[in-house]
Amino acid sequence: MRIFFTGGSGKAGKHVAPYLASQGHQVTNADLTPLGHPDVNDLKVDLTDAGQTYSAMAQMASMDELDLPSVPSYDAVVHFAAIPRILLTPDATTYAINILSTYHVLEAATRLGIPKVIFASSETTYGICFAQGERKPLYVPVDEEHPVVPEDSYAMSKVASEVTARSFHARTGSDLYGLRINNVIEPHEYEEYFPDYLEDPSLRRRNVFAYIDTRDLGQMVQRCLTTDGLGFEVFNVANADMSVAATTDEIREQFYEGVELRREMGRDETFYSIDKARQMLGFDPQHSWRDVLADPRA
Ligand SMILES: NC(=O)c1ccc[n+]([C@@H]2O[C@H](COP(=O)([O-])OP(=O)(O)OC[C@H]3O[C@@H](n4cnc5c(N)ncnc54)[C@H](O)[C@@H]3O)[C@@H](O)[C@H]2O)c1
Ligand SMILES: O=C(O)[C@H]1O[C@@H](O)[C@H](O)[C@@H](O)[C@@H]1O
Repeated sequence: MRIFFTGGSGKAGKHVAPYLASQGHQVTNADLTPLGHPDVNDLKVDLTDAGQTYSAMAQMASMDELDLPSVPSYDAVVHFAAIPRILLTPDATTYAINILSTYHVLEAATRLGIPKVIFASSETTYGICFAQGERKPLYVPVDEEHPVVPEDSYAMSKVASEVTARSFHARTGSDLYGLRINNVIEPHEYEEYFPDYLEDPSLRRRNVFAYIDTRDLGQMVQRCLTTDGLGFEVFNVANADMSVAATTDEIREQFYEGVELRREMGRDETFYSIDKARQMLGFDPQHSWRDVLADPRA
C-alpha cells in the first residue's frame, strides 16, 4: 500500500514506519524533521498548517512516481505526529497543536478520498496517567468501554481527536481506527528501565502497569492496514503481560483495593485489555521484557 505516515521521525514512528516499509508498503514520512531511513521518503511538513497538510497528501511521494501517467492516491494514512505528553510545551499549546494537526490530517484524507486513517490516541484518555494525584481505574481489566474523562490538556487533545475522527466517519463512512497506545518501549529500553520497574511496581501505576513494545505496535498498525470495513473504532494497544514482575493478584491487593474485577485474569496478564484488538484485528503481541531480562519470580 502507499502510506502517508506522520510523525515517522519520533520515538514510535522511527520503528513503525521502517517496519511498514519492510512489509512491502511504500511509506512517506511527513514530519518536521527527517527520519533519514533508506526505505522511507521524508517530507518536511508542518501539520498545524492546513495548506501544507493537504498539499503534502495530494502530491507525489517520490521521484519514481514522475514516470507514472498520473500521481497516485494514498491508500492509507497513519497519523502519529503530536506533542506526545504534557510538560513539553505549555498546556494550551499541546492541546492546540494536537487537535489542529489531527483535524487537518483527517480533513485532507477525507477530501482526498483516502479510505483509511489509523491515528495515535493514548492510554491517557482514561484519565489515570496524568491525573493530579492518584486515580484508579473504575474496573479492571481496563477496556475501551471505560469512561474517558481526563483532566490534562494532552489527554483532552486525544479524546478530542477521537471525537473528530468519529464525526469524519459519520460523513464518509471511511475506516478511522484510533489506537489508544500504552507507554511505548523501544527494544533497547528494557535493560535501561525495567530493572527499576521489576524492583518497584509503583513506578508503573500511572500506566496501569502496562507497556507496548515498538515492534508489537508495528504489528498492530499492519493489522489495521490489512483489516478493512470496521468504520470508526478505538483499540487499546499493549503487550500481553505487565511491565512489572508482580502478579495480577499482588498488584490488585497493593494498588486496586475496591476496584471491580470484571473477569478472571492470568497471573501476569495486562490490566490494559487488548481483547478487542485480538478479536477484531487478530492482534497477537510477540515481545516481552522477559525476552531480555530474567524474571525474578520465575
Ligand atoms: N510515547 C508514548 O509512550 C506514547 C504513548 C501513547 C500514545 N503516544 C502517541 O503516539 C504518537 C507518537 O508518539 P512518540 O512518542 O513517537 O512522539 P515523538 O514526539 O517522539 O514523535 C512525534 C513526531 O511528531 C512530529 N511532529 C510534532 N509536531 C508536528 C507538526 N506540527 N507537524 C509535523 N510533525 C510534527 C515530531 O517532529 C516527532 O518526530 C503520538 O501521537 C503520541 O501522542 C505515545
Ligand atoms: O501518550 C501517552 O499515552 C504516553 O505519554 C508518554 O509521554 C508517557 O510517558 C506515557 O506513560 C504515556 O503512555
